[in-house]
Amino acid sequence: MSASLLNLDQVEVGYGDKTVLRDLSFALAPGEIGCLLGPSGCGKTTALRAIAGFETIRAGRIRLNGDVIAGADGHWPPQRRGIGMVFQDYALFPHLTVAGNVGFGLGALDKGARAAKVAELLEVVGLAAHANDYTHALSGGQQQRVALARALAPEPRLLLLDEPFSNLDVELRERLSQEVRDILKARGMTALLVTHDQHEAFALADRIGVMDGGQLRQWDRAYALYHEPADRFVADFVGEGAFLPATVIAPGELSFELGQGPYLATQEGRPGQTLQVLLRPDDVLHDDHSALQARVVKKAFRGAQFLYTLALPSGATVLSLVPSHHDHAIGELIGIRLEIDHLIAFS
Ligand SMILES: Nc1ncnc2c1ncn2[C@@H]1O[C@H](COP(=O)(O)OP(=O)(O)OP(=O)(O)O)[C@@H](O)[C@H]1O
Repeated sequence: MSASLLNLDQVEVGYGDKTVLRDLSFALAPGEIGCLLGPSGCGKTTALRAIAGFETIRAGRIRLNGDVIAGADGHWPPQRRGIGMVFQDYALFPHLTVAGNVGFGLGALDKGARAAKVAELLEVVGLAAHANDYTHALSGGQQQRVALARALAPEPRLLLLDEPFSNLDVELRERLSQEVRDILKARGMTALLVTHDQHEAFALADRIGVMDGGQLRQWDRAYALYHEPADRFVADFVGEGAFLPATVIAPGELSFELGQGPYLATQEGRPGQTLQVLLRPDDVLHDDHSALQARVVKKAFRGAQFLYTLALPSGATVLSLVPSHHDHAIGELIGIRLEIDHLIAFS
């Protein structure tokens, strides 16, 4: 495994007598895109500010490219860290053109090199035709791309993005997060995003850290967060799903209303103990030929799919994503079967 470009080791940050981040540890390899995901107030922005150098840390260590930039031995000021930032409100300069904004941090280059760099980046973000426009004349998505180009221009070692899409509508958000990912990947840029929006996190990041109350609950790939959440908070925060009561019938094996099988234990379960097994909507398939039946109690149209809420004979409900040409009425009984790699259960 390659050495990490960014490494946080048991970082603690606070304001006054309040500790806002505790024991924060994670690492990003060169070229990797990470994301801190969590509800409002969990400390995501504080983590970014500590990495950028706007907050001092109370304990732990932050390393960038092997250098200790924050720790017991000192604190590098922001300008020495070589970190680029994209802010939620873009923070563009209204009195400068698009080209002026992108070239703003390139004072060390001569005029020709600066113009070439600006032109290159405007090409990358698809705004070459707008070089001489003022930024207030641009759409939100275009302003966002100017902010990205401006942050990338000085060739930072690391790029931090603080809720960069939150001012955009949902559709644009999804398209732009994919575009931004492509741009960062093409440049081999290491980046850390913070957001409360899991779709953004999934679209952009290679690795995601779910935060709660100033602590990292899990640092993992999106698939693992969704299908192998480390605890109940992560299971609830990421994606949709239902929990069904289950009984441990042998070590590592449990039985519940829809079947039985081995489970990934997040908590040791003694035989006889009751746990809650997690079922995602894509674990529960609609199958006309299945003997197992459930009643449609709710349905939500999602274009290509329906999200059905289905009542089992016990009265417990599960969610099921079904291609939308299977249009069943509320109250109807439909066949279901489970398709699941492994069960996961919590106490
Ligand atoms: N300058 C400050 N002084 C005192 N407390 C602060 C300061 N900045 C943030 N906090 C507190 O620290 C906690 C974490 O805030 P932070 O902004 O890092 O959270 P966040 O996850 O980014 O939330 P949001 O998504 O709402 O911005 C909050 O309780 C907040 O009130």
